Amino acid sequence: MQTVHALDPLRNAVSELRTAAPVALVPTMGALHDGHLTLVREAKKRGAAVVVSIFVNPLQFGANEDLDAYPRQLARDSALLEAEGVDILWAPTAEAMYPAGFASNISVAGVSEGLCGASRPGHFDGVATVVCKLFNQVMPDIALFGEKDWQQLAVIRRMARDLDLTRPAADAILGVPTVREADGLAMSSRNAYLSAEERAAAVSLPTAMRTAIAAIEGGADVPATLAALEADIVAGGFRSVDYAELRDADDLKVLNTRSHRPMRLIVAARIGPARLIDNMAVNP
Ligand SMILES: Nc1ncnc2c1ncn2[C@@H]1O[C@H](COP(=O)(O)OP(=O)(O)OP(=O)(O)O)[C@@H](O)[C@H]1O
Ligand SMILES: CC(C)(CO)[C@@H](O)C(=O)[O-]
Ligand code: BAL
Repeated sequence: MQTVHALDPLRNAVSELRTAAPVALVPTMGALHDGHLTLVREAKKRGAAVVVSIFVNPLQFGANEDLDAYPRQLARDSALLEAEGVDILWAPTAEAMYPAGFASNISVAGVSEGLCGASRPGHFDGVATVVCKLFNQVMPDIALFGEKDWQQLAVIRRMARDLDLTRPAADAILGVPTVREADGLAMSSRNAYLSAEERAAAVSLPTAMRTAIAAIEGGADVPATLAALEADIVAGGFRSVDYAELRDADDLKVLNTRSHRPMRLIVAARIGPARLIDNMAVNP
């Protein structure tokens, strides 16, 4: 595995890779867990050479968020990626990503609004801007993202279509199902913020979501079920719920009644110092 920290060596290394295989990009912010490694394995299953980026992107953090606290473990991450057979680790410095005078911004209307777009103003502009740069830097044939960040995946797909960022194949941006701990909690780098007690309580989030999904699929009133879900999450030990919404799975339109199209239950809630997100399919 080659580790590169500046753009010219990255481009040279990727050009060499491209002669042998299609190139897959897996963007991350590091502090890697099995969710991230599953993205790498899915890329390798498709016969691609794999570029993993690790960059804790300041543009996507709000002023009062956890940019400084976010775990940085490059040596450990690098060993994990090497063991997976990753070809290039792209770990740009902040100066390489945002040179002095950087003044551009990518904003994706519609899908960025509401949900995390409402509770983290500016977040998806930061994500879209850095992911657009990563696509231009690596020019991958495919890119892989986790379904755990469902709204992020929708934002990136919209941006890639609008700005012609990937080859036209519909599957150039692959969404990979959420990898969970044995008790059902979605893996996240932010789970490391939790005390043992908070970690034990955090399982109430996916458990309460499954109860709400069974109710909605069984025909229960949607707003009443979402209100009960919020109450269950707080009763389970969470401090507060940023949102708990039923959305169309593809265009993310708000749903107040069951739809005949695939739906998604999408939630963000706070426990101890962590803000956790999760989402699950709701069948028509
Ligand atoms: N549990 C998971 N299963 C599948 N993919 C995941 C999982 N967790 C993260 N990913 C994906 O890995 C990529 C990088 O995510 P990121 O580095 O933000 O990790 P994270 O664990 O989600 O961290 P956090 O949510 O705490 O920021 C994203 O595409 C994200 O959706
Ligand atoms: C896609 C991403 C790497 C952009 O910084 C980040 O939002 C993440 O880790 O999901
Ligand atoms: N997993 C999305 C990155 C973030 O929370 O900032």
